[in-house]
Amino acid sequence: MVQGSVERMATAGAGLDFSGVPGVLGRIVAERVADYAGADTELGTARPRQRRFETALKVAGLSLIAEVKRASPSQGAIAPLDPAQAALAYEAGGAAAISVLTEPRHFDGNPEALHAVVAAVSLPVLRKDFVVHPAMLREAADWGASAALLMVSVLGEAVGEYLGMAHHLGLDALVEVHDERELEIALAAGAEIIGVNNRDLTTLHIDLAVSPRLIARARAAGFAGLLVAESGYRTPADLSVVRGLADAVLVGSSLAGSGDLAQATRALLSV
Ligand SMILES: O=P(O)(O)OC[C@@H](O)[C@@H](O)c1c[nH]c2ccccc12
Repeated sequence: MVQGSVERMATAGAGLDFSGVPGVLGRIVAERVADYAGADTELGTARPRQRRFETALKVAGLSLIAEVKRASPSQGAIAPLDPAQAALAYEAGGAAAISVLTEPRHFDGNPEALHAVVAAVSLPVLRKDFVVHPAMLREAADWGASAALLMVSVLGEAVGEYLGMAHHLGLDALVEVHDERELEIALAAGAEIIGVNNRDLTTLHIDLAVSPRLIARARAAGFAGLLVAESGYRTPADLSVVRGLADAVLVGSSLAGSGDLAQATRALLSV
């Protein structure tokens, strides 16, 4: 990507209109837009793509992205986790990568949690936030994340520009979809890693049938990248439904609230 075009993308990406995003998601997005209003869109020179997150998920079998999640809009407080300790426990339990929420108001996340996790574990780390401004990607790269979440429900067609910016910064992107229309947008944008969220973030309702359905559809459409099933998984039986279909699963609440995170991770992954 030539420098000029990625900088144009960053400028355009900072000026998107998110007022049409509905429900709980819309409220969180509006807060993040206000948080980053006027932030610097400068991405700087291209950073080498390490593909650490992608590589970690690409192993045989179903790999686990374990999430450091202290609270959520659906559950309220989950557990007062120490992010570094939690991530070390997930690593010991067999996780392939760590996701860290950095959204402060609804998920009790913060930048320090990401810093601490990156410093503590050798696994690649995903910045999990509601990315609405190029500065959030620059931060993710500066803080040592290997990947960032890009939500099609938030970014719409602009997800392609954000993908370009993430790659410019050396980050992998987990491009999240929840329905057929969003999947089409992710595929057209050239996503390499697609996450299918079982949770509708506008209503917080979970349907574990969403991931198998959209993963099968992505494969049928010829998608050769990685597919991640997200949200609502609690038991090995839950995971058996996406084994052989998904490359990875993203699990937060059930592990974070378990008390013994390493043991819960091992138990979840046992077949
Ligand atoms: O806690 P759960 O049900 O295991 O879900 C984890 C993860 O999928 C969820 O936290 C999530 C998926 N996409 C998101 C987007 C923003 C915030 C959070 C999320």
